[in-house]
Amino acid sequence: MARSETLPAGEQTPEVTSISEKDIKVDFNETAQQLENKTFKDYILISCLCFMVAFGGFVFGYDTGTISGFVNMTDFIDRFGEVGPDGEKFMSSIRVGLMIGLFNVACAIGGIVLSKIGDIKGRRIGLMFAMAIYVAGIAVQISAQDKWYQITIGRIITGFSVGTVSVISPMFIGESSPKAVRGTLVCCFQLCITLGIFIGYCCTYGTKQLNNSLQWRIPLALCFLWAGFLVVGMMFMPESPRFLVEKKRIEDAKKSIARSNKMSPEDPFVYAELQLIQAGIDREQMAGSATWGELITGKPAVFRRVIMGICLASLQQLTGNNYFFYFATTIFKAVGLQDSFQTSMILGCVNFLSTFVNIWAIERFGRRLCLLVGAAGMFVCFIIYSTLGSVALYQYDGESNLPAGRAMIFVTCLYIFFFASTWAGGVYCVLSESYPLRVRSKAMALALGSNWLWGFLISFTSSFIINAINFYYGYVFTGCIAVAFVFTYFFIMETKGLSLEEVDELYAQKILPWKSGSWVPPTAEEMATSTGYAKPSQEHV
Ligand SMILES: OC[C@H]1O[C@](O)(CO)[C@@H](O)[C@@H]1O
Repeated sequence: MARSETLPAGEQTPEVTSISEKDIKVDFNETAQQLENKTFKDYILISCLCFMVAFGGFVFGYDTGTISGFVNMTDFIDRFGEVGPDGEKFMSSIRVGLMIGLFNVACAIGGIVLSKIGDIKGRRIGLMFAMAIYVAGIAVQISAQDKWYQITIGRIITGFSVGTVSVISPMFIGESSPKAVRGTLVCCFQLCITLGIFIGYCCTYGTKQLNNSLQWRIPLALCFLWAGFLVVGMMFMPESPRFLVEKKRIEDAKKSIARSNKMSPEDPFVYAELQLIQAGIDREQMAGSATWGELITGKPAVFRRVIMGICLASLQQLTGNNYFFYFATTIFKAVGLQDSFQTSMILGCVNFLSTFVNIWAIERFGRRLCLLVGAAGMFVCFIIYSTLGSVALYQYDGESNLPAGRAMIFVTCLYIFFFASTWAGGVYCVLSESYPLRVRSKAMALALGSNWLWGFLISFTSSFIINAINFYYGYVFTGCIAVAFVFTYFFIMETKGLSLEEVDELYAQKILPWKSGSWVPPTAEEMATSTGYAKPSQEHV
């Protein structure tokens, strides 16, 4: 399809502003048949474009992967470190904490405030705007000579962008990808985060031998390439049909759906999709947007769900994953390993590969089982890790015990496997399925905001705590993971395969979470006697 048909902003055809009566007469059997006849080949182009959107996750992960290496690089420490009592330069905990931690705060602000640009100007423009901020932030960092706060300010600017991308990208993919491959493409976002972490580790491993500022400037310069890749992707990506319908740009929406599904804009399937989108928007508009007060008083059990979301999102950080992702290089240097950068690369690789298991397991075994197994696995790993670190590692007069160090790397890999294959994506999955439309955006913002906030607290304080109590720190996370297990068992509902209305019904019927897996939603006949929440167009709150 020609570029001119890809609906860049401004090329709208405003005369058609609603889905007309004629459009509504669609043979759904015919369109279903059409979908069945489609093969993987038909989806290659749109899948590639969605992957470019998911690449927003890559820039997030790449930051995590590189900063953990930077703070251990000789040139970086020489320029941005403090002078110790012996005249040697070192990175103080406060500098490391601020450099890493404030990035998370900026992400929260970007995610909650700046991401609104996606609703006003469209998803494509929103992502391009975020990339402009990203490039500015990288330029500030790369030009720093010896001012540690310049790096920190640059990272705050980058954080605004990463937060914005983290909200717009998954939403854009969800709205634009063909149904048959939607679930997988949405998961690509988390996959790209882990790929970014891995590539970030690889880049710092590759450049740390250089004895000058190229050590950290080359990995930073690569960010311009990542931003360019995303912007080029956005030039070819059709705008979200959901955004276009909301703006009453129906003709453009038709072209967008047609392009994603490789068919003519006049195809009945396109009309069917348009109707579904319109119905979704109508339902949301009918429900309206809840006030903050309704998050407490809303029914059924909205307050309970809001608290559940905040706790679950917080616990995801409190499992301690970012203790490893941000500090792996530092930690394994302390273990006495020849090359702690190499260890980080191994962890990054395990993290990336395990995300594929997450995508499969969450649908196969359900949300609760995944979270429970993940918590149990991480609990055991952290106990072994902390015990080895605090008891066995330095048993020979301060000389590090290599076998114990190696065993620690092994359990860390196992820990990362359990985290990445369960809690990493599982938590977002539960959150996205748990709220009625009316309270959804506010409840999600609260949950994600607490996730970023804990991300900040952990990344800011870890450096101090590691200095003070070293591997005993692991027991703090062990305790939090135990809480996460108990919390999941008693408070998380199984939402696999349920519509948002059925989830409301689940809460309205006060089903016990540990029995929710075997709960069967009411059939149409049972509706008359049920609480009524499972009725598709019911107003919920
Ligand atoms: O892959 C690990 C990364 O994924 C996240 O949990 C986001 O989903 C980050 O907090 C972490 O750095």
